[in-house]
Amino acid sequence: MSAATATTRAEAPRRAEALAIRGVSKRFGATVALDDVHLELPAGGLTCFLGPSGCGKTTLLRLIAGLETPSSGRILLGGRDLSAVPAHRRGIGMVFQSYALFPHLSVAENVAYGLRVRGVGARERRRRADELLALVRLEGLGDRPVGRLSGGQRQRVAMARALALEPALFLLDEPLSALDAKLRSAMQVEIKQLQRRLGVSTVLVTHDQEEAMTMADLVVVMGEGRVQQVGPPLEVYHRPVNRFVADFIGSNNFVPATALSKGVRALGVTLPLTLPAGTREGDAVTLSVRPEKLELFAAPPPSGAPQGRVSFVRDLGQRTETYVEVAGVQLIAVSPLEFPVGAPVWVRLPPESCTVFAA
Ligand SMILES: Nc1ncnc2c1ncn2[C@@H]1O[C@H](COP(=O)(O)OP(=O)(O)OP(=O)(O)O)[C@@H](O)[C@H]1O
Repeated sequence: MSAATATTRAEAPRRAEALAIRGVSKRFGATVALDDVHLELPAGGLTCFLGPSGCGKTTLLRLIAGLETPSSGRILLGGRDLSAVPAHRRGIGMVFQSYALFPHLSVAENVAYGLRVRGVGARERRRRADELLALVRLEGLGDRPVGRLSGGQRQRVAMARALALEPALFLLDEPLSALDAKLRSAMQVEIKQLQRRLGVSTVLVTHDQEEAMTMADLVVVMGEGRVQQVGPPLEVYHRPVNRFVADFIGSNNFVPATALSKGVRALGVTLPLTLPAGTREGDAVTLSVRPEKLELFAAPPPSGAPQGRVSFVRDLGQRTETYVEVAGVQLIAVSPLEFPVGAPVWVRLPPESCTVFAA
């Protein structure tokens, strides 16, 4: 069998079905792991559930897979209510953090395990296993014991095994967390490309925002059991809807400010900014601005800007972070200009790059 035929067959588009989550809550005793989650995930795309530890992302994935039962709410796949459908009949393939491979089986036997359970004959199983191994770039390793694979190779075997049954939905729970940083970053791109080629609707759980930014078509930011924001990666990055998202995605400076009739007063200057709905003049608000958007000057700029002093410089090779103390607030700027510690600097907060949240 040529690699070309293998690729063509294995890459035939799988069923891509949209997932809908309607008012799903999950309680474990007194713990509310998920609180009234509503989501519509597009067919054929890669969605990342992103959030800090304990926010409920794994629980949501397990509910979708049928490994847990919701306390309330419904989950639909391709319009079909999954409530009464057991896990093994949902048409869902899942890759766990631990990969959960069968250590006594070879690579090909692991990949073809589900096909064997379904009664597919030995020759056809091997043919499919070889196709899938080609797809995940493990050609020729079918007969190797899984114990003799590297972490990255095991991860690929786990993916091939989950894809063997042509799932309508592919779920990955922190699939790269056991890999070192370099391999992890290469695998992010590889999984994304594989997902695109197959067009299989995919949900990936991660607490790593860079991973989500690299891989996702749609990011679901979760916090405290709730969906905080849903959107394409850059939208979530540039237009966070609340302080939780602004704080979790990338780094941000948060500056205490006071609402004016048309803008805010912060660090002794007035900035024309849109205020959150319901804010009244005189209310305390918080202004957020990304380090790479702060502009530093060695002399007062004509537009006027608060003056501060450099308190610390962190040179990270690719970029330099300059810590500036302004009116008792510490700001971090990533600026092309370099300043020594102790130098006076003027800091411009570009209004178009600032967001105001209720304090
Ligand atoms: N089986 C369980 N029994 C009791 N509490 C649970 C159970 N599973 C999860 N929880 C609780 O539900 C909340 C959400 O957990 P979950 O594992 O979904 O979070 P997560 O966002 O995936 O976190 P992590 O990134 O650490 O895996 C946590 O408070 C957790 O302790």
